[in-house]
This record gives sequence, C-alpha cells and structure tokens, in this order.
Amino acid sequence: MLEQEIAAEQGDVTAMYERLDVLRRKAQGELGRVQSEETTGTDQARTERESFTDLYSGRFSQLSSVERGLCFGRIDETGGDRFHIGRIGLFDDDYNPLLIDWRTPVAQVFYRATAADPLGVKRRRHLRLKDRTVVGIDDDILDLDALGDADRGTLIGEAALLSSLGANRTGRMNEIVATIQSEQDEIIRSGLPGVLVVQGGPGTGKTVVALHRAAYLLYTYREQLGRSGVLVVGPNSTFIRYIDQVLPSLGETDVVLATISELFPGVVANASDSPEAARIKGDLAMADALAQAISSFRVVPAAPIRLKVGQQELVLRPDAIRKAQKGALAAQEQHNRARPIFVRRIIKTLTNQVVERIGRQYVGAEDVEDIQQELFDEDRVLEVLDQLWPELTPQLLISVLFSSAERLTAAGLTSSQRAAVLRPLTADWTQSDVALLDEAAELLGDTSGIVAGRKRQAADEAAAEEANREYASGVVDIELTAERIEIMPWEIEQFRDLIAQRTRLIDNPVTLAERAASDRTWVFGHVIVDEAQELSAMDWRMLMRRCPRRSMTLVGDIAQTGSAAGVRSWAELLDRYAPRRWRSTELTVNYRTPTEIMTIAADVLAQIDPALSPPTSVRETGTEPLIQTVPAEDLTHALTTAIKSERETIGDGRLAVIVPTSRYDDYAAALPDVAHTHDPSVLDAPVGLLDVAQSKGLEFDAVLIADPDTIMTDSTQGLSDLYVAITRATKRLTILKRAS
Ligand SMILES: Nc1ncnc2c1ncn2[C@@H]1O[C@H](COP(=O)(O)OP(=O)(O)OP(=O)(O)O)[C@@H](O)[C@H]1O
Repeated sequence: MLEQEIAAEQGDVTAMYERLDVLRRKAQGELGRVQSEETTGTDQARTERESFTDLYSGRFSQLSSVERGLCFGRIDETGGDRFHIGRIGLFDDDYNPLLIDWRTPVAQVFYRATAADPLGVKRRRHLRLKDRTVVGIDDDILDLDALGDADRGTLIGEAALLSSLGANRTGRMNEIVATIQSEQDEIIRSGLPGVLVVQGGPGTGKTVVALHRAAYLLYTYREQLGRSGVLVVGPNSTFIRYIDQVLPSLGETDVVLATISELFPGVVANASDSPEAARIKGDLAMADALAQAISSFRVVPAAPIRLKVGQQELVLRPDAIRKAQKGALAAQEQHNRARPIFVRRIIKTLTNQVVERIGRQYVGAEDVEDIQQELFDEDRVLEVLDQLWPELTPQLLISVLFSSAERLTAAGLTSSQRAAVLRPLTADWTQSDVALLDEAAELLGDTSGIVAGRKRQAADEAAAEEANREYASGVVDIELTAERIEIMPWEIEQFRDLIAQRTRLIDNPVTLAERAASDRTWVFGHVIVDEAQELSAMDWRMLMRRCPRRSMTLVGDIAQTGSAAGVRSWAELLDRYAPRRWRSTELTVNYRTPTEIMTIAADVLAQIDPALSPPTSVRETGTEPLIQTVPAEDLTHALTTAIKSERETIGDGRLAVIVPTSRYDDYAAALPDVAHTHDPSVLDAPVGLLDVAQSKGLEFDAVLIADPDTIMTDSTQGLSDLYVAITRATKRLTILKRAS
C-alpha cells in the first residue's frame, strides 16, 4: 500500500521536476541568447542587454534555489480536490497547477488545518524527498473521530517536524517551509498593517517565523514592499550571518539585514559601553538632553563682540545677537536649517552699521547688497558666526558632548551620569551612540552643503527618471511586439522598472537594499526586529522613524532581556508609538531545547519571575545535563577535557562554549584552538567560544557553560543571561561551576 502511494507520488513529483527543468532551460537559453547577441555598442543597447540578463538570470537563480525539497506536501480536500504544496508555483502548458506556492492563500490550510478544525481538509500529506526521489510519506488524517485526541490538534506532521529538529546543526539557520506549525503560520500570514508583537520563550521559532513572515509579506504585498523594502534588525553581526541565508533560500533579496549598530550610514559602531553608560544613553531623557546640548552651542556673549572688517570696527551687542537668535528660533526649524536666518539677521545688523557710517543717503539698494556680500565673504565675520551659531554634524555634536563635562552639564546630566558617559573626543562609536546620532541628525537638520548637494541631485534624478521611464516603455513595447522576449504578464511592470533602473544604474550602481541601507531617511515598508527586548527607548525612537506607517513585526522574550536599557513591557513601549495599532501573540512550544535541559532552564526562569512559565519542549533526548563543580584553578583544564569529550560525542555537530563576558579574554587565551567571536568562521567551526550577548539567537548541538556564577554577577540581568545560555542547546548541556 505504502509503496503504491509512494510510486504515485513519485509520478507527480517527477512531472514537477520535469517542468522545472523546462523552465530552467528556457531561462538559461534566453540568458545565453541575450548574452551572445551583438549589440550596437551604444549605452542604450548595453542597458537593454543588461536588463534582459538580469531578468533571465534572476528567474534562473530563483528556479535553481528551489531544487531541494521542491514539493513537500499535499492537501486532499473533503470535496475531492487535491493539490501539492511546494516552494514555488508551477503550471503545465495548459496553465493547470502542478504545484502551489506555500505563500499563496490556498496553501494556508496545509499549515492551519488541525484535527479540531480541519478547514475542509480530509488528509494532509508530508512528502520527504531525497534529491528528486520520494523516500517517505507521512499522513495526518484530519478526522476528529478517527484521531480521537484533541490534544494533538496543534502539532502537525510530527514525524517530519521531529526528524528536522533532531538533525545536527550546520551553523546556519535553515528555512522550515515544510514543517511550519499552525500557531506559527498564523503569525506568518498575519496582515501587513500595524505592529505585531510575538512574545515567546527560547526556541519557539520566533526568528524563523519572523523571516518566513518577511518572505510571505514580500510575496503577498510585492507591489507595496517591492519599492520600499523590508528591514530586519538582529542583535549582533554573528546572528546576522547566522540568518542571512534564510531569505535568499526563500527567493527574497529586497531585504536589508542589519544590527542597530549599522543603522547610521557612515558610522561603524564597534566599541561597547558599560551597562550603566548604555542605560543612560538609551533612556528617552537623552532626547531632551540632546536638544539642550544643541541649544548650548547657540551662544549670546556677555560682552559686545568687536570685529575689524577692512578699516572699520563693527560691534555686535549681546541684545542684537539675542534678538537675531530669537527671530531664527521662531521659525521652528532644526538647528542647521535655522542658522541661515540667524546669519541673515546678524549680517543685516552689521550692514546697517556700515551704511550708517557711510551715511544712509549715499547708499543705494545695490550698494547694500554689495556690502552684505562683502560681509558674508569676510573670514572674521564667518568665524564669529560660527562661534555664535555653529553648523553642526551629528558626529561632531555627539563626540564633543561626551568629551566635555561642561557640555554634559548644560545638557542636564547629573554628576554620576556624567562620570559614567564621559570619554575622550576621539573615542570609537558604541552601539548606544547610533540612536543618539540619529536623534541628533533629526534635531540638527542637514548642513548647508548637504542641502545644496541634495537639491542638485534631486533635479538631476527627476530629469533622468522621466527619460528612463519613456525609454523603458519603448524597449518593452518593441521587444514584445517583435516577440523577441518571452515575458509573463505579471513580469511586464517589473521588467519596465528593471530597464528604467538599469539605465540609472549606469551612473549609480546600487540595488534597492543598498540604497535603503545607505540612506538614513529611508522609509521601509515593513520592519522586523528580532530579540526586540534588547533595544533601548532611544533605539525604538530611531526605528520608528524608519517606519512611520508602523507596519512592524517585533519578536522577543522579555525574560531573556540582557540589556539594562532593554524593554520591560511591550504595552508600555507600543502604547507610546502605535496606540491602538498593535496586537500581540505568543508562541508556546519550544522546538529547540529538549525537556531535560528545559527543566534546568525552568528553575532559572522561576528565579527571574515566579509568574513566568517556560515553553513546552516537543522533544526528549533521554540525556540529562551534566553539572560539575571544580576548583577554580582547575576550571580551564576541566573545560579543555569537557570540550574534547563533547566533540567526540557530537561528531560533526556544533559545540558552543559560553563564558562570562568579564572573563572572555582569559578563556580566549587559554583556548587558542577554538574559534573566537570575532573570527568570521565562528559559526562554521566545530567549537566556538562566545559570551552570552554573542550567543543570543543562536543554537548549537551541545553547549558547555563555564562559571555560571560569574555570568550571573557580571550584569544586573545575570539570571536572564544564564537562562539564554542554557537554552542554546539542541541536544546536550554541560555546566562547569567554580567551587567557592
Ligand atoms: N516549524 C518548525 N519546523 C522545523 N524547525 C523549527 C520549526 N519552528 C522552529 N524550528 C527550529 O527551532 C529552532 C529555534 O527556532 P528560533 O531560533 O527561531 O527560536 P527563537 O524563538 O528565535 O529562539 P530564541 O529566542 O531562543 O533565540 C530553530 O532551529 C528552528 O529552525
């Protein structure tokens, strides 16, 4: 019976792969033809060729990325219809569906139907393929009477799920289209508008669900999101590397993946703040402090300023300066934008003095303009203007502010706050500086040089845009009429854009993701934040600017908050930024950490907050965690021995050694043979040495925690840190405690 079923499935699957091969060959053939065609050598001909190349190579790589596990499911409806679900939609020559894309609305029942609520589905079938061969099928009969166990209602395709969860980790996150669970699917397909908060304990799939949601939204709202892109924010660069293959493997590339440290273009924020400095700099009070700091740069001197201009001595009195300042501020513009008003007023005051000296009756309107221009060009005048109202860049403001106790006082910081944040003028940027730079940019506005440059660029771009659109439309029409290209109806607009964009790219070679990443004022169509609990109030202020529509997905776990400046309550955060426009949901099943390890994690969680309960593990491994206490002086030796024995046990799996941040360098020196955090290969290496912050969001087959007591005392969030460390393991956990 089973063999017959497998043989029947094989017939369908073979037909799908044959269709895939046909489409691939077509795309490849078109690509080869376009590339080998002679062009007339003009810019336009080159543009046209590059656009065709992009179209066909994009299609070819999308068709290639779906080779593995092309089809993974089948739905049999009660009405008798049935269809296969897979990574991509495929049709035969008569447009009959061979395979339905997992993101389409029809595919939804595959993930949602449960025994309790079958949604018109009689049977859900999971197919397992090895290369192009069907090697297994696994059926859920969604008939309540037959199943008779309502508790099994939420988990689907257990065999398929459990076999994927038990597999060794590769060091990179994988997509999970074949085994998305019902509670996860609801989140993935939740509508685009508003803020969706996904709270969930460790290993509940928050990250993987957020990434599949990005792929779903880009597919479903392509028109809207294709132009604005999606921003995915993760906790650190190792994590970004860990997830960066998931979206491309789902065929999506219009996504910017970044850490908070990377959100101010041009700034690389590699240094770290002390927890106290991070807390102060992350507090919302910094927004006012920066506004005050900026106003302290606008100076009204106590005594008149005397300026020697040519042969004359001009005088700027404090009350004239005050008046000019007041007048400029009345315009309610940002600091740099209001400066020209101040400058004009001061120049006018000085011009009047010159005119008075000459005698008003001898000076005509043109002479007045000349005098003004001369004053503008006078170095001494510019110097005074810069003292009274300097043009400021965000970088200058923040570096000067944090290196000057006097300016910090003017900004309203207390003496203990000043002591925590004061640093040298040339100190490296830290992660908490980024939101402050962004805030400063908002308060300061562009400098005059940037404004002039932007105006020029906008005018050039508008002219080029118009020409491009016209040209692109012409090319598409000619090509279609001459039947030189085969283009699907839904690709026509995209192709027109591609040509228009390509023409532009001759001067300006950037993709949407690159443009978005390099523009501080870029507005994203959707923003996804992972480990959202770690962001400070100032980080949120910055992120909200990137998404004024408030279409966001925030995934996180308050119990895992490691940052002293992090989120304590989603309601508190979102009632401020998206009142009545946010909704929250929870993931409750832990797919990563087995029951045996979660029992230990649960004890730590109870100490964080007795009201919290850990997610339920789907798996047991039968292997209890090992907890050993060793004398302090033997810790490194015990660690080396444990690493060796764990490596032997897990074979080609991955091992993480998680150590206290304060002792990281000591352990790094003692363990030269394991990959360290800043080593780009840390994810691929068999053993990686990490502290808790760097292990956030990652997972490993085995985890070795050294000196948990120091992890707990290293930070005010020590218990949460330990909870994070314990829950990184998919199979084995060893804890080496230091004897006191
Ligand atoms: N439906 C699923 N099918 C297969 N694997 C899944 C599924 N859901 C989650 N997983 C796997 O479970 C593991 C944990 O998922 P993920 O990292 O997204 O959890 P998380 O909630 O972000 O965890 P943490 O908060 O601890 O970082 C990953 O290996 C993920 O691929």
